[in-house]
Amino acid sequence: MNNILLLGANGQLGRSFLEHQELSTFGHIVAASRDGARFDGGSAEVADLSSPATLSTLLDKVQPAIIINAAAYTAVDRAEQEESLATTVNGEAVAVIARWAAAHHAMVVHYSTDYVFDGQASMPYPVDAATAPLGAYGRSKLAGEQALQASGAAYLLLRTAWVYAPHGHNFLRTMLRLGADRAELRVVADQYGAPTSTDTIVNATLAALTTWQNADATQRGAMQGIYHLVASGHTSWHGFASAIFEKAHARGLIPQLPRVLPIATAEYPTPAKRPAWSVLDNKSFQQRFGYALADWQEGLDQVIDTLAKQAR
Ligand SMILES: NC(=O)C1=CN([C@@H]2O[C@H](COP(=O)(O)OP(=O)(O)OC[C@H]3O[C@@H](n4cnc5c(N)ncnc54)[C@H](OP(=O)(O)O)[C@@H]3O)[C@@H](O)[C@H]2O)C=CC1
Ligand SMILES: Cc1cn([C@H]2C[C@H](O)[C@@H](COP(=O)(O)OP(=O)(O)O[C@H]3O[C@@H](C)C(=O)[C@@H](O)[C@H]3O)O2)c(=O)[nH]c1=O
Repeated sequence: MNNILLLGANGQLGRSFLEHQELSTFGHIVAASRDGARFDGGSAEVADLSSPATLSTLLDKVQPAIIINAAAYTAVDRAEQEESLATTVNGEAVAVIARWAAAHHAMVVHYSTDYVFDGQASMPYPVDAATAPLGAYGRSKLAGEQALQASGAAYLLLRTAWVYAPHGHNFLRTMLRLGADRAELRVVADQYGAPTSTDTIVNATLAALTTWQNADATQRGAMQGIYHLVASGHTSWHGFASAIFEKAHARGLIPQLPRVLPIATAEYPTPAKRPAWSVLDNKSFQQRFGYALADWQEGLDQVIDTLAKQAR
């Protein structure tokens, strides 16, 4: 049976992969994390992407046929002060992983971000739109994209955006935490994107992997490349926050609705600049893999449902 190496097992996406049993139908899952611990108390292989040179030893040991890289430096604001570390984790480590994959005929599933774009567009970004990151995180993720593409490895490079889950560090959990303490929140209403749940990403990735597994070498050659794996539709951070509170209130997760004031980006200064228009065109993913990406509100309903069940 093939080994699947899952890097970043404790992140919000990595954890969702492990919680979905289906990944194991593709092979034996070997989970890896920065410190060898697992979110559920189990143990994992150690994979510290801040030391890229150490990764080959792990790769040689595991001999994965598929590498799913869900690990990344994702602290957007902190990256402005730690660009070198972000670039090591999101760029150089990806280069090492991808070169190993190329040499050993493994395929790589790698995730990137809407923050590789400058947000100046007004239509959803197609996969081949020019990249121009505004900040250090986006630059580091772009370095990873370029390293993977240059490596000669077989790959699916899946750009996603505004990721959230019932667990982990994300905007939905931040809103629910702040909303519990405050009667009023101010949230930017002039940055647009598609909130995408980790469940959406996992299910769509598994559909893409199924298509990949059923393809021959020529078909795989045509299939590999960049795809936008985001929920359909779009909203602003303010729209997302409002929907989170409305749905959470309707499911009894919060006793009262906080007021959510729409503000301009300039009124919420942050160390990193964020793209104003982060909407990615997901058509090529849907067409290539015959997989429908539902509206962002559906993903949100499911995550709120999960949280409501957990709260019972
Ligand atoms: N979050 C978002 O909104 C978006 C994410 N993405 C991309 O999706 C992917 C998954 O992100 P997501 O799950 O949200 O991110 P998280 O921040 O939730 O998880 C990232 C994981 O990477 C691990 N990690 C960080 N640094 C290292 C390191 N030096 N060595 C090993 N592991 C490390 C973290 O480990 P630890 O648990 O020890 O901190 C964590 O488990 C990433 O590629 C990200 O860039 C794309 C668009 C939006
Ligand atoms: C907490 C908060 C944030 N905001 C704004 C700040 C920012 O413009 C926006 C989102 O803030 P966050 O810092 O939570 O999100 P951010 O870390 O920028 O999220 C990004 O993460 C990386 C990893 C990605 O790849 C992106 O796709 C995107 O999801 O909301 C408010 O307006 N009010 C608030 O109370």
